[in-house]
Amino acid sequence: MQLEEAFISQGLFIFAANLNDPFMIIFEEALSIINNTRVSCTTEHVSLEISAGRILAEDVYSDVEMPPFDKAAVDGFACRRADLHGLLEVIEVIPAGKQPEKAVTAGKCSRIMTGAMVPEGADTVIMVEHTEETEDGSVRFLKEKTSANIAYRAEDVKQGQQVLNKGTLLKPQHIAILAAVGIPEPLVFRQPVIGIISTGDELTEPDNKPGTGQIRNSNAWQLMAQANQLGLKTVYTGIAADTPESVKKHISEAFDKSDIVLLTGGVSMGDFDHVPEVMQKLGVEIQFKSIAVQPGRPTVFGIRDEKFIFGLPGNPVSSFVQFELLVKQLVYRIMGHHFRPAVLRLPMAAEYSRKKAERKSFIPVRINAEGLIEPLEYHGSAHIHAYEEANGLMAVEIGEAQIAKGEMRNVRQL
Ligand SMILES: Nc1nc2c(c(=O)[nH]1)N[C@H]1C(S)=C(S)[C@@H](COP(=O)(O)OP(=O)(O)OC[C@H]3O[C@@H](n4cnc5c(N)ncnc54)[C@H](O)[C@@H]3O)O[C@H]1N2
Ligand code: MOO
Repeated sequence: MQLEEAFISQGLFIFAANLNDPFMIIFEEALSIINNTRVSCTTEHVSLEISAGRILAEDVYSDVEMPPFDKAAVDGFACRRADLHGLLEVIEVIPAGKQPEKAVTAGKCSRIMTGAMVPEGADTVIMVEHTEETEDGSVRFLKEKTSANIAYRAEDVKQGQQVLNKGTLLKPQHIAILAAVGIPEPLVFRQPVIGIISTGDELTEPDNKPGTGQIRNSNAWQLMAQANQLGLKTVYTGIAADTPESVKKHISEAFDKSDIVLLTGGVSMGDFDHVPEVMQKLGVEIQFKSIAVQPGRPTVFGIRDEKFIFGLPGNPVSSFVQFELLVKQLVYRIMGHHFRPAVLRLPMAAEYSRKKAERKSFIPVRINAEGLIEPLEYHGSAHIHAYEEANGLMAVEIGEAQIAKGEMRNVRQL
């Protein structure tokens, strides 16, 4: 399909969908609203051991050279390359952490350990296993040639060089850099606290056997886990009943205790779907309440006094996917980071087709050992079990009903 045709067909589908739902926006617009929402980022110092997962709030410069001196890269003998093929007299043993006392001159060498300072005069370190000791305690090199086996002073990092950028999501390898440049308490952006509410009279907690018409509350636990995976603190207010009073009480409590409230259920068209109305009564300014996306169409997003609330659909896949796509984006914005999901472009292992194509879909897929995309059996937004094996989400665009085997597609890794 030509780009222009695709554009027209997307437009028509959205137009048709809009006849039933004048508030419906396309997914990209919802994402752009989140990405342009005004947030205030504040900072704090935290200790290195709890810094992974946080976002660096300042550029970091090195106060030292790395390596700080010419360093032996192997255990062996430091000598002059010119002397490699003669007998070498051992004049000193240099452990790591000790300053060499003697310079290496013609026909001499120093026994040296990995990480130790290369003595003056030496330009090569021969590996101990490539040598043999003679009866008088001298050393002979047994190979034809060798690399220098020296890590040179400042070859990795110069003093004063910028080593980390503000906005970096700190991973263990960044923590090593912070430690190496002497920053035991990096400045990072504060994290939002996540308030979680489940709504629905049919819900019972996981430790109960569901009675007639009941189901277990899985959303709250799933959302807590998603937030915890980002290192966020959560406050769970429990299950709200399907009454405006109960929903109001829970939202007020969650607003008091958190920065982003995540509520599931009660956002659609049912007689007991009070959430959007209650939000408005509580002074929430609704930014959107319907997206041409599947799962997650009736996703509500609102703002009140620099705090945020998502009304996520009750179906567990919808709340899982919209946390991944929208909530995570806002969380990272508040933490001063522009989150870019890891995306792989790979061929389809099999054909995929769907009956309706009015909404953009995100479907669970598995990237298999051959690097092919396998669409998983998926019955819709209640089918959380489809995600058991999923390691990716694949977008299917508006107007797109079929994807051929072998076609190259982007997969967002989970
Ligand atoms: N007439 C219409 N009905 C529905 C529409 C529509 O456009 N018109 N949209 C459908 C879509 S799409 C979705 S998604 C759901 C969203 O509904 P709600 O957010 O109002 O959610 P509920 O009705 O409360 O629940 C939906 C479903 O999910 C189960 N659920 C709810 N909470 C939990 C929880 N914490 N853990 C596990 N499962 C939960 C609930 O029992 C329902 O089965 O609306 C469609 N309807
Ligand atoms: O949008 Mo709903 O989340 O499709 O089932």
